[in-house]
Amino acid sequence: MGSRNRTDEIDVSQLDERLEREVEKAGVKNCCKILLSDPSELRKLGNFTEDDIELLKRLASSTVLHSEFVTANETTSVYAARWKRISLDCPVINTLLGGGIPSRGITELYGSSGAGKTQICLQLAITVQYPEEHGGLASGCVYICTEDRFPTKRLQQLLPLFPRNRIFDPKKLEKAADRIFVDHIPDVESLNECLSKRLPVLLRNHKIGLIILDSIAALFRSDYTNRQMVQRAKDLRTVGSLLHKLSSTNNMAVVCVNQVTDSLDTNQTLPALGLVWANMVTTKLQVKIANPNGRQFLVVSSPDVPTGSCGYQITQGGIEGL
Ligand SMILES: Nc1ncnc2c1ncn2[C@@H]1O[C@H](COP(=O)(O)OP(=O)(O)OP(=O)(O)O)[C@@H](O)[C@H]1O
Repeated sequence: MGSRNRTDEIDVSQLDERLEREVEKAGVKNCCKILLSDPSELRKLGNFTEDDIELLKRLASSTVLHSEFVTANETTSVYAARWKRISLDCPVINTLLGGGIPSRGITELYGSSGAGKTQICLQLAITVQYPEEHGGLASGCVYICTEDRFPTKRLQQLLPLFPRNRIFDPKKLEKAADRIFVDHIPDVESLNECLSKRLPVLLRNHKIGLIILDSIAALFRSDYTNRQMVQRAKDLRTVGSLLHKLSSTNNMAVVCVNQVTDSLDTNQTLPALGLVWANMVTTKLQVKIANPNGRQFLVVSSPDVPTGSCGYQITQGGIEGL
């Protein structure tokens, strides 16, 4: 590969005078911004026609790619700024996760009862509020409970203990509980309504970096009979698509807690809800009680982090990798 002469901005002199003026006025010269924005977003910024947008995208892509080879790492670096991670304020688990929970797609957290799924979610509901330089998104969290009531007492117990090691002024987390928006959802229909109607309104008024659904299995395991499996598959796909859309349009993380099911054929412990749901998940994490004294946190699959595991314990102060 020869030397690179890449620029982050399009060369506006290649556009006609009118479009050049519009681009200058709208301030959209950054290639990443042009490529990652959808046409409706660009139209909001300036007086662009469909042809203008097509032209701008072509110019941006040829500026970024030139005619040279581009490595996979370089391509993903375009997205790196957009796909962030939420730290768990635990160096061991953060290392395993490549920095934390990705703000991209659906992260499934599955494990048996008592393994610590809710404890991890509570911790994330706090750490997402950390400033970006300390691994958070400086944003609030939406916590959707489907089974048990929201564990307010446990949250109040954890809050004064964060940030760990006082890595920044704890005063910044003084109102953390107010930035956790809790909803209790009894059935699939209410979940759809929450995701498609209520949440978008909330997102317009509050900066939200994380949606937690605790748990997806509770709704889909109980609401359907064996004869309604086709409908269940359709409903799962609808919920999965809504969550993906929320994640990508708002650049936020989605964590879905799932229960487990034991496969008699393979003697394996698998996440509940079968293949339809499994195909909608981006990152799979498992927590398990390995023996009476030991718990294990596993990255089962991820698009950008190797599989791996570590031990962890649950203390008064939350989850800690070992
Ligand atoms: N204050 C605390 N100090 C130490 N450990 C605690 C504390 N609170 C909870 N735990 C541990 O967390 C475990 C429960 O974790 P959690 O509620 O997250 O499980 P879960 O995986 O969500 O289970 P379920 O699927 O039944 O909801 C308890 O078994 C207990 O060991």
